[in-house]
Amino acid sequence: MLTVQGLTKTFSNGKGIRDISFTVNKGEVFGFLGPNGAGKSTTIRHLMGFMKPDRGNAEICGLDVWKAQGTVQKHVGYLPGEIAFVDGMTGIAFLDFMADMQGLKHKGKREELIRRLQFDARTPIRKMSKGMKQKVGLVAAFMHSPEVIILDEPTSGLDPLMQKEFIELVLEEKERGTTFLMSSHSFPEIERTCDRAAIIKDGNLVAVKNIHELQSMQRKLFDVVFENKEDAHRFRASGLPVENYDDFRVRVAIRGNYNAFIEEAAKYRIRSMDVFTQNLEDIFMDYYDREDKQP
Ligand SMILES: Nc1ncnc2c1ncn2[C@@H]1O[C@H](COP(=O)(O)OP(=O)(O)OP(=O)(O)O)[C@@H](O)[C@H]1O
Repeated sequence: MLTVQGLTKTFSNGKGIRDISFTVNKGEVFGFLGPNGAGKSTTIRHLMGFMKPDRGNAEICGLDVWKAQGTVQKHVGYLPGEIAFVDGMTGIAFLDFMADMQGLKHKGKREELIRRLQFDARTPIRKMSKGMKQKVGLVAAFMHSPEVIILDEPTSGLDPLMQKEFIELVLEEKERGTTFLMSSHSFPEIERTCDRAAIIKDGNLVAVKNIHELQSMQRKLFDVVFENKEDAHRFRASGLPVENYDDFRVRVAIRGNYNAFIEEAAKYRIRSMDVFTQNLEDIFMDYYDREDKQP
């Protein structure tokens, strides 16, 4: 459904993307992950046919995205990282303008999306918050039920309730066979929606992983507070991977094997326990560090 082959672009400042290749199958939700400046938006802009690559190519629905820009864009819903709105328009006027470009006749789905995302589309865009603008952009990307939806950081600016609504929208569209490519920093969002994800760093694609592999790379940090110092000391000496500790408290980092941790912890009187999930950035850094250390 979507193929990127050897995509390369070097900007005049030497930055850019190098030899990016991946494929997204029909009905698949594909995540695009990486720290700021990694090259996610640059790859996405090429996919939309907005930039001509120095080398390589990309195809959507079998069409070259650069040569057949106009046709390809009819199949695609797109949310840019930063939306450029025409001054003085209301949300509705912008969506009408987009609907004309998309050849959209029936506005039922648009109204439904506005209702679900809970915003007043009659507001002038210049008066909208970042989150509201993001919602307008999301409606524009989804309302014509395109075969492929490409989203650059779709939930930035959305509150947790709206992030949840967004996840539901994606899962419903996926059910209908829609193909997605989206960049994100949010692990829960990727975890809930994506089948596979590409990890990009310094313009290079370092890995394509299915979501289960990505989950197994994630560590949970358990902060355990013991009733007495002796127990904390014994727990520390048990061989579990200890991150740090003080007299009563021990923090261990567990990846995958929770049983050994639970069995050991069950031997002592525990006063309290907190769990922290490693964020996506830390997983990348872990992963990159390990890659960099390989000969
Ligand atoms: N038009 C341009 N001219 C020069 N450099 C550019 C241009 N567009 C992007 N870059 C540079 O290319 C690199 C990749 O940028 P890109 O916007 O693709 O990153 P990103 O992964 O989307 O980051 P973010 O998460 O911050 O959006 C960055 O170093 C950026 O400064």
